[in-house]
Amino acid sequence: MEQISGVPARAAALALLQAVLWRGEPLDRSIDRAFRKLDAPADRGLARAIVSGVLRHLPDLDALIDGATKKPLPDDARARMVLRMALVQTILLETPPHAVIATALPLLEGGPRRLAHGVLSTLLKQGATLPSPPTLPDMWTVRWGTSWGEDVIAAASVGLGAEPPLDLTLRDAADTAAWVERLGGTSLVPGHVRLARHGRIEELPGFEEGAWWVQDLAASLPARLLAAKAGETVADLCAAPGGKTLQLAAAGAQVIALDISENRIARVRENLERTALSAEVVAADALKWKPPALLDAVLLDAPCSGTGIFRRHPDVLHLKSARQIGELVRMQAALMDHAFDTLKPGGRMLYCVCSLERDEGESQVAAFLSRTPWARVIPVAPDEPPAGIAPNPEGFVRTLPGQLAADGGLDGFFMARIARV
Ligand SMILES: C[S@@+](CC[C@H](N)C(=O)[O-])C[C@H]1O[C@@H](n2cnc3c(N)ncnc32)[C@H](O)[C@@H]1O
Repeated sequence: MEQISGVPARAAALALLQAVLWRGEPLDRSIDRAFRKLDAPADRGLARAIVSGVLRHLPDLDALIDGATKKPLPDDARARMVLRMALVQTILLETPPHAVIATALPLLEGGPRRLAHGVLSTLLKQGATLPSPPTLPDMWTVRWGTSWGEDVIAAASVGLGAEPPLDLTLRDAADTAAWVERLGGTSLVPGHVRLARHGRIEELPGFEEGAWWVQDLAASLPARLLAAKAGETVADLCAAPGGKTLQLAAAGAQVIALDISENRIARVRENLERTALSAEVVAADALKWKPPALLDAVLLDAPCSGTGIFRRHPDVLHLKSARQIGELVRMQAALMDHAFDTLKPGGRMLYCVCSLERDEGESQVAAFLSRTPWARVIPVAPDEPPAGIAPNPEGFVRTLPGQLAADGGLDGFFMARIARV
């Protein structure tokens, strides 16, 4: 099967989709293994584009396939996956049909090739198209519709249909204008540069010298709101890959960057080295870790559903179940209690999650405040976040699909600042 040119890229895309959609593995964790036999950047790019297209358009692709088969193919049928990939290529990537068919059928060796060929030919003859923007999976339409309403659902669909812009956080906010010009971007707040289009990140000016790091604008807000000062000791308790650690270190704080994952901690070290910033890096469980002395501030970017970052990680929409979210909510509550115990009186905690689930955000903090009488919200003032992002009446910040839409949007986040009295 490896002899036909173009098949290895499709085989790699198939392997990655099977890992994500059948085995529930996050894309980031499976991609290296699935793409290990692809050397050419063009092959990797094609495989990535196919996977991204399938994950962004899954309900619509399945509706097309089901409309063209007498008996629905099982969800986990290889033929269904190969057809999804073939439709992405013909409809979204505009690959000529003969090339799509020639590279799809070898993936079904020993399987229902004739059926797949028939379904694909029928759909191509009908001039099948995909709706724009794509349809969200039902689970999120229901959950986000209940939490945020129809406008957010509509904006989330638009966000899912397009690759988001690339946001960079600058090591030195005073240089914002110079970097905007050098990189050909825009800036929504000092220390931020946004690029609508970009090539390889490593080849952008300033990467080698560590002048910036990749970080969505929403993800940069928690460290901005914690406002660490020079001389303060601050722990970043779930630190890897380190975007927030770098911000805290750039602000001049003594930072302890902690993460439970040895592998991910290596990324924090690399990022610190590249940007020539310093932090004490610790591999430990934040549920057990005790600081040598009580801290001025703690940033808890807790493990969460990741539903707020679906634009760049559309796999989250197919990986998280209500049961898993419930487990994460319990872990976040335990992490918050423990994190708060590491603070000195008068110290502050910034709790955040890249999630669109109220249970992980608003409700999580409400429960924490009701069981922690020595905690007080430090409300975020209206002029603290960038223009277009307003704190809610409780003084928390919630970013949602649709905000700053004209500028390219931002990820969904929740953040709350809480003092120990
Ligand atoms: C949302 S990510 C953090 C992103 C990071 N703050 C940044 O800005 O680059 C959550 C991190 O929590 C870590 N984590 C999960 N459970 C943990 C625990 N019990 N103790 C410490 N870290 C944990 C994960 O390894 C993961 O790196």
